[in-house]
Amino acid sequence: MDKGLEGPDFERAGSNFFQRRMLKGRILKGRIRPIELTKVASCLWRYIATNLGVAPEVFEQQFKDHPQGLRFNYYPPCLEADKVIGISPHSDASGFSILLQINDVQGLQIRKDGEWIAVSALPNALIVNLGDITEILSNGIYKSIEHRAMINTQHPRISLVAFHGPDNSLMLRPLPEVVGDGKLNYGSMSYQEFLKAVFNKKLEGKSVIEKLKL
Ligand SMILES: O=C(O)CCC(=O)C(=O)O
Ligand SMILES: [Fe+2]
Repeated sequence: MDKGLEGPDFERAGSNFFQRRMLKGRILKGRIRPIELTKVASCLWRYIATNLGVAPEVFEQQFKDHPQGLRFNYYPPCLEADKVIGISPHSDASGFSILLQINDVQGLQIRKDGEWIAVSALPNALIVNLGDITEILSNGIYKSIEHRAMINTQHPRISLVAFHGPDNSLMLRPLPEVVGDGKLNYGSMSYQEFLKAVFNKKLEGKSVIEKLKL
């Protein structure tokens, strides 16, 4: 990683480092590349904006330059899989996260109406988890999804998650274009403060975003 960089530049350099590694990596060769993910993200932002009845570029502007954080998760198999959990319930502190189950072993579950539902993804499908930032910007019209990952008894599971976040300097608050004359449902907080709150806690459902609700 480059030395002497700070703040956004440091993180961008870090993300490029991983991107270069990924492009060289055997696992992803010919399947998916981060630059292509940026195009997917751009398209999704436009759909979200259109769906909310605001100008197509309104959301995308908050995520200009498309900062991405990448995480590989490796879950070893466990014969007593019902006694362990791969990753505890949480929502992502991103705009949205694009997830690929690299070896097509299922394990992701989402929480809907208090029930855990297993996600049964098609082979090679990209799974999109909406994150807390979209919930706040959309004034709660879109909700971030609480999710967790379970362990398989026989097979290791590998997932790759690309977290699409906003620019580091963003002040999180519902977008005026979305709120209009309606009620504001969330307070404001800098994205940096929000991340600090997330990383200072153990994974615990949607506890951080709940505190911002008015
Ligand atoms: O591995 C999975 O399916 C979920 C991973 C996840 O939620 C995360 O890395 O934030
Ligand atoms: Fe997650």
